[in-house]
Amino acid sequence: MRTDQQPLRLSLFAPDGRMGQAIADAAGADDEFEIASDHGDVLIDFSAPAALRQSLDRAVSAAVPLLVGTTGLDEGHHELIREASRTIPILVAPNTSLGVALLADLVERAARVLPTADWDVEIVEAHHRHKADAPSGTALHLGKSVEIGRSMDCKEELGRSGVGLKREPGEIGYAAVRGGTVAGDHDVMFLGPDERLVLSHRAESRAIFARGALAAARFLHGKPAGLYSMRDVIGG
Ligand SMILES: NC(=O)C1=CN([C@@H]2O[C@H](COP(=O)(O)OP(=O)(O)OC[C@H]3O[C@@H](n4cnc5c(N)ncnc54)[C@H](OP(=O)(O)O)[C@@H]3O)[C@@H](O)[C@H]2O)C=CC1
Ligand SMILES: O=C(O)C1=N[C@H](C(=O)O)C[C@H](O)C1
Repeated sequence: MRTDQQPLRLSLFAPDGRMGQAIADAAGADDEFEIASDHGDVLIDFSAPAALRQSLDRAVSAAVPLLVGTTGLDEGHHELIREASRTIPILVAPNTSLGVALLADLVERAARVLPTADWDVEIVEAHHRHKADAPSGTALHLGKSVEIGRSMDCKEELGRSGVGLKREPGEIGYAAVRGGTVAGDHDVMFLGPDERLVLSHRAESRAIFARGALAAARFLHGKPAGLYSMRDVIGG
């Protein structure tokens, strides 16, 4: 229970979605949180890119913090988020699990240490059959961690097919597998001369994203306007 004894009231933008339901279940099992039927203290959006403008408008007009877990966002969406973050606190997380937040740090460090000329990076992800976007938001986020570690922009190779595909140093290859009920697998492969380093995360259920979303909401409550990430939640 929080020190002021008041549960944090969460408003779910898409309560009927898979993640909306997982977050409601996690909040129901934790007396620090309750689901609000009105505006709540924090708005949580796990929905679809087409809905982002609506969730931003709702959060800005109610002057409440917003957690954006939706993936498949483009540069236009990120510009809208940056604009709204001048007014309210917004945390954008393509993956709210604590394990992936740490994985991004580890990937950044590996990319900093392993020379780009010798070590190729491939990111492989697997998800359930209902997933709408590919590569996953997490895979793209981990690719950004590689770029930060290497201090350079890297060409994206989004699925190879055909001939004449010899690899260029510095590019990042992405491969997406879809099927069944896979909650979310991510492998970041550093492929070097005579050795391989593979940094992996396995989501065993959506509950990990839901618990991470609660941690992110708790973090956001009371923060000044600005743009935040899961790195701020885990600290370090
Ligand atoms: N950050 C993270 O850790 C995670 C992120 N995700 C991401 O969260 C998002 C949702 O995933 P998931 O819950 O599995 O998807 P679902 O398809 O189960 O749920 C999406 C929900 O959003 C609603 N929605 C879709 N479009 C709109 C719209 N234009 N306006 C209002 N509501 C809308 C849907 O309502 P309706 O059915 O009526 O259209 C539905 O309730 C995806 O982008 C996914 O990649 C998923 C898991 C973890
Ligand atoms: O749609 C999903 O399910 C997931 N989406 C996120 C993503 O695109 O990375 C996070 C998680 O892997 C599950």
